[in-house]
Amino acid sequence: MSELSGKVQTVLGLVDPDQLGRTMTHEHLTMTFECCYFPPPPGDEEVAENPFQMQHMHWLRQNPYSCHENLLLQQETGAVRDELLAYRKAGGGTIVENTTTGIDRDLPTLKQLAKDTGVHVIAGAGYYVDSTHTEATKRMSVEKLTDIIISEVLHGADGTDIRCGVIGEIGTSWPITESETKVLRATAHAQTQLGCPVIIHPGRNPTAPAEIVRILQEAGGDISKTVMSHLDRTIFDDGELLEFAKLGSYLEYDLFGTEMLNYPYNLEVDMPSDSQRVKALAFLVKEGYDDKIVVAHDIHTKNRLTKYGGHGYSHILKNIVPKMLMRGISQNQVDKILIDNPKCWLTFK
Ligand SMILES: CCC(=O)NCCS(=O)(=O)O
Repeated sequence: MSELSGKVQTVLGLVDPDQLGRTMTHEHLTMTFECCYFPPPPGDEEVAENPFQMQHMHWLRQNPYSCHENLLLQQETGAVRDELLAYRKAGGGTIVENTTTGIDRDLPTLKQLAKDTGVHVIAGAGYYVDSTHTEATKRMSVEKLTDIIISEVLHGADGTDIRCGVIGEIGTSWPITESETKVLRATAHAQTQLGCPVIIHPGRNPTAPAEIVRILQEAGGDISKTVMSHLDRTIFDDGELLEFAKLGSYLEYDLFGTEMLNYPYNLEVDMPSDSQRVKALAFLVKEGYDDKIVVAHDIHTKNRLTKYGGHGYSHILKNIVPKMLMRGISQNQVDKILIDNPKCWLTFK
C-alpha cells in the first residue's frame, strides 16, 4: 500500500480526507487562456481592447474570450488571495485547481496561496487540449506520457517538488485528436498505478463524454474515480444525460456564474442560466445520482472575479446552495455534493 492510500494530496502535502470540507472541484487560481482567444464581433474591436471600465462589464460577460487582457488570470494573484479568504469565510474548505500543462500551471503560486489563506489547494497533473500540446508532447509515446504524469503526482511538476493530487483537467477537443487520445490512455495507465482521481474536459459535442469514457475504460481507467467536467455546456437532453450518467463517472456542473447568449466555441449551444443548472442538478438527484454530482465555477477569466464585478469563488456557497434547497434538494444532498462526493473522489485508493 502506498503512502498516498487513504489520503488527499494538496500542494502543501498529504491531508486526511475529513479535513477538506466544502470543495469546488473545478477552479483556476492562476492561468492563461490565450490559447482560446476568439475575435470580437465586427464593430466591437475598440471595447475589446478597453475592457476594464464599468460600462464594459456587460459586454465582457457576453464576450469574455474576445479581450486579450481578460484571458490573463495569472496577473490577479492578489485579488485571488482576497477571494480565497472570502471563500473560507463563506464556509469553503478546498479548491481543486485544474490548470494543466499548456495553460501556464504555476505551482509555487498555488502553494503560496494555500499558505496565505488556509484553503486546501489540490493541483492537476497532465495536459490541456491539443492546440496547446507542443511538438515534443505530440511525439511522445503513451508510456512516456504516463511516466511524466506519474512523476507529477509522486515527485512534483514543472521542476518543483510540489506534487499534483489529481490528473486533469485533461483537455480534449471534438473530434478527439490523436495526441489527446494518447494523453487519455496515459491518464488511465497512470490512474491504474496510482489509484488517483482523474478529471476530464470534454469537447463540445453531446457524444464526447461517452467517447472519452470508452477510451479510458479500454486503457484500464477507473471511471468511478473520474469526473466529467462541463456537462452544463455539453449534454442538454435529459435522456442522453441519464444514458451518460449510467456509465458511472462523477457528473460535474462547473460553469456556475457563467451566463452568456452566444457561446462562441459552439454557436449551437445555448449556455444555460444558473437556474437551469440547478434544475439539472435537481433532476439528477431525483433520478438517484446524488452520490455522483460535483459542482464548481471554473473561473478562468478576470471578469469573473469580484474585483471586476464578477461572482467570485463563493457564488455557489452564497447564492446557489439556497436555490438548490428551494428547488427540493435536501441539506443532506447538498452536503453530499459539496463535501462527501469530492472527498470520496479525491482520496487515493
Ligand atoms: C481552462 C478552463 C476551461 O477549459 N474552461 C472550460 C471553458 S468551456 O469549454 O466550457 O467554454
